[in-house]
Amino acid sequence: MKSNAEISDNRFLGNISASSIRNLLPRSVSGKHKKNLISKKSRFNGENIAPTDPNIQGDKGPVSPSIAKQSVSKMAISPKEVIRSDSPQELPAAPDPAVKVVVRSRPANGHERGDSMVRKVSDDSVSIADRKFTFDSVLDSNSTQEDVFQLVGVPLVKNALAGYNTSVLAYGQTGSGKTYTMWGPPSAMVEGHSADSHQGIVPRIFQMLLSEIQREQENSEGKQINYQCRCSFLEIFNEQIWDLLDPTQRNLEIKDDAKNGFYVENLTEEYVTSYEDVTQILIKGLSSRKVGATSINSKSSRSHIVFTCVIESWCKGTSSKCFGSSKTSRISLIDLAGLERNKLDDVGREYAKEGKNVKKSLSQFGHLVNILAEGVRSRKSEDIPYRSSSLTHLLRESLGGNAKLTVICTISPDNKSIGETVSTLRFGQLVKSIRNDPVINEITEDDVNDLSDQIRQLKEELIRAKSNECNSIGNNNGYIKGQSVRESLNQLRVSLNRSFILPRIDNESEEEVNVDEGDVRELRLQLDNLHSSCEESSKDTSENKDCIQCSFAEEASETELMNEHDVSCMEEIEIEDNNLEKLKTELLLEDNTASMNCLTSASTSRTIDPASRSSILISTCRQSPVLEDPTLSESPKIGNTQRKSITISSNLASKNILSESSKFNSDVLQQSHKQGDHIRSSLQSSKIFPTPTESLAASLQRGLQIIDHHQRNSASNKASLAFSFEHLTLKPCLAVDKTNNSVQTSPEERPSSDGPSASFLCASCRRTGFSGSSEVPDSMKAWIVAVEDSNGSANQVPKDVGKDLAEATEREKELENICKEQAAKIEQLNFLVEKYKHERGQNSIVEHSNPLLLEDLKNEIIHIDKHKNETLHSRKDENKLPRWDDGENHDPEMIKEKWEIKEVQEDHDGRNVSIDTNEKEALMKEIQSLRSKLQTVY
Ligand SMILES: Nc1ncnc2c1ncn2[C@@H]1O[C@H](COP(=O)(O)OP(=O)(O)OP(=O)(O)O)[C@@H](O)[C@H]1O
Repeated sequence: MKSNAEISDNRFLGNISASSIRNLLPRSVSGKHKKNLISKKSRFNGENIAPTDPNIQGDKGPVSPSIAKQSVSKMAISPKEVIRSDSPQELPAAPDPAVKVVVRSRPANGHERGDSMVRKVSDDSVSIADRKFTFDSVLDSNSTQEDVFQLVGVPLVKNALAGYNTSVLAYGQTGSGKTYTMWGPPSAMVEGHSADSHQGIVPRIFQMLLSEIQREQENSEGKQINYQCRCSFLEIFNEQIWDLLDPTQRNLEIKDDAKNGFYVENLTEEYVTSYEDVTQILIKGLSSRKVGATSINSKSSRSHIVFTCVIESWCKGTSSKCFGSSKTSRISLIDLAGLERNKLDDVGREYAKEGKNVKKSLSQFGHLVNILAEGVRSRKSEDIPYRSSSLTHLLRESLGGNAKLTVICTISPDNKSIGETVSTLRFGQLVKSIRNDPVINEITEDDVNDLSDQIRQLKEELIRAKSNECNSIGNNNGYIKGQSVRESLNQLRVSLNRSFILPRIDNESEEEVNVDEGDVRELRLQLDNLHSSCEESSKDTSENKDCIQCSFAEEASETELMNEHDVSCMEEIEIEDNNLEKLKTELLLEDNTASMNCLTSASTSRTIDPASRSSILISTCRQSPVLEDPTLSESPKIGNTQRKSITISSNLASKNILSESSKFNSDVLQQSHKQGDHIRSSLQSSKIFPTPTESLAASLQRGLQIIDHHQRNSASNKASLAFSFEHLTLKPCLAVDKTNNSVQTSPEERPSSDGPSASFLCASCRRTGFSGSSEVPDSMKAWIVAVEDSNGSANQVPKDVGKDLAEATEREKELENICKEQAAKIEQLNFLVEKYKHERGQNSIVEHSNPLLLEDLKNEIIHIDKHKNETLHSRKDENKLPRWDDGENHDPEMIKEKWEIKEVQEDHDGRNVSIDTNEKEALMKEIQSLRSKLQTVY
């Protein structure tokens, strides 16, 4: 009741009661009056034929003018007859146009003259003077509210229930009857339904709509139908959107997104199930509308208002568990602010501001209509100024969109307002040119199924797209890593194949090539670097069990957790590793060359700092994450000069010392052999990588060939070889006691049981049966010489060693011969002494010694010592001191005699003998002993 009081404060008059609202329920149209309708139609003979209406589509599209005329005639029925019909469904199904324009003239009030210049020429046309305007329908001043409802409201309800969006827009000069036509007086809203009521078209529409919904739900056979209606009421005042159902909500924003479509944010929506609910909303909203006094209308509307009702329906069979169908339609009822000209000064500045905004808003609205009337088909939707104002924005669906639009142009019969009347009629004609595209907003079960199929297909496409994205990118997972590894492995194959086509050196060529020491050093430096990389690679390999996988994984720089793709990739990598092992095995066939390198490296062995070594497999890959096309490498000078054979610098060859070769024990050689394998592996692996590593590997490969070639040439020429792989050894060479040189030269005391030359051979040489076999490989013959041991059996030793052994043996034999000679002479002296003693005892001679005999004895001793000292000096020059032979040919007596003779000699001749002090002392003692014997004899 409070609301009624508020309404009374506005221009709505009258009281609203619950009983009166119940009396507003619509009545059915009888079949009797249906016949009257038909007869009414037959009697229609309009003078003005409506122009071709682009919005008259019928079921399939625009209809012919005759059909349009027929449709207009069908709607030009008496409201009374319509109200009397029993059922709206029994109304003739007229092809309702998408855009419909109805002109209504209000009756003249007491201030206006009755000689209006505006005359209704026909049901759809009016004339002003001699100018005629044709519309869909024209209602003169004698028309009732029911006429308007039948003409506009009934088709609207039918269309709304059918699923169309529908709109009714009242347009006209201020005071021309827009509010009266749309809403009617407030008191009329709660009045009983009657043809003579002033109730406006909107209450009538909702009376009919809700009645039809109720009837359909009650009469549904075998179907389950549910409806849901929600209403909102807003006002556009000074270009702001106000919520008429919640006056605190103002300046609302219009939203339009894919999910919710077009809507006003935070606008109040109320669900209605009865006409009473609607009237309450209407009364509340209309009572909140801004009004003001104009020269024509004391309660002039100063804002645009829009009442919206959304109808949602679901329909399905009672026995069916399926979806059925769903419809959604929107009813938009718009009452524009009154248009007036230059009448703002009467009410002051505030009014002028409101009027200015109204004028501006209507101008923009007119501009939009003009554009739409010109033909929106040739324009892009972005070019249509829907967003020029709140009104045009809200009317986006109604003007040129998915809605059936009816524009009611209200005109005044007053001749003073003839200008506004003409303007309104022109506007009506423009609207008539607008083409809307209303569609039934229904979703059927088939549509749901189709949408479900589309959703499923889109999901599948999304999955495929994601999968393809993973294959092509990257990200960011193990599959990408596996892909990268495969690509890397393919590039590995290409790289290996390319390395095989590198220019090779013809070892069989007789042409000689000079390689200076600089080249050798450079190559050695490269080997050092490669060797360092090798060691680090080994370390990484032991940690990751698969150095190639690890390196490629890091190369990909996409170390994600491994998934099943990675597992499969790992399997592939293992296969590739097996291939690499095969390559290694193939390269091991070239170990003879490496063994020679090990042998020669003994001559120039030196200690390598293990800390300086690093990996090649891993580190190279890390440094070259992007596998580029490998570059063919060039060996130092060889590639440029095309020289084929090698001569090693003599400076390097001078380092070859046989004694140092003893540093190579078997362990070192084995280690060196392993290292050689590692180097080969590195060389193979280095082929994996692009420049510069691949270039380095290629250079090393050719370097090995150069070394092998040189070794062969050097061996054949009996030249020393200083070009070695001593830096490839992992451990320092063992120190050799120089005092054991004789051990090496003494066949009887050779340390190894593997053979005389076993200690000089690397593990590879021994493994290939070189040392233990009497058959010497051809490649080793140049290095072997037969040495005869003390037993007379021939042993095969390396050539340089055998030479020295032979010389030592020869010198040893000479010493033995000397000793034998000395023993023979001493024995001869002893014989002479014994003989002398015997003769003296027999002949009893001797007071004086025989000077001749003594002199002979001294000369003999001196001769022996001289020869002995020469031999000793010779040994000392060779720095090979022999052990003093305490052989059986030198009994103590003879030695004693020898020393005595020597002492006599020194005392006699004063000769300085270069012997050792001990030896001298022994000789002195011997001479003294001999002297004593002589004195005893004499
Ligand atoms: N068809 C009609 N029959 C009887 N009275 C009418 C009719 N049309 C309008 N009137 C009366 O004319 C006066 C002005 O009408 P109304 O307020 O509806 O004009 P309006 O176009 O809405 O004006 P504004 O734009 O200023 O709001 C009202 O008193 C109303 O009762």
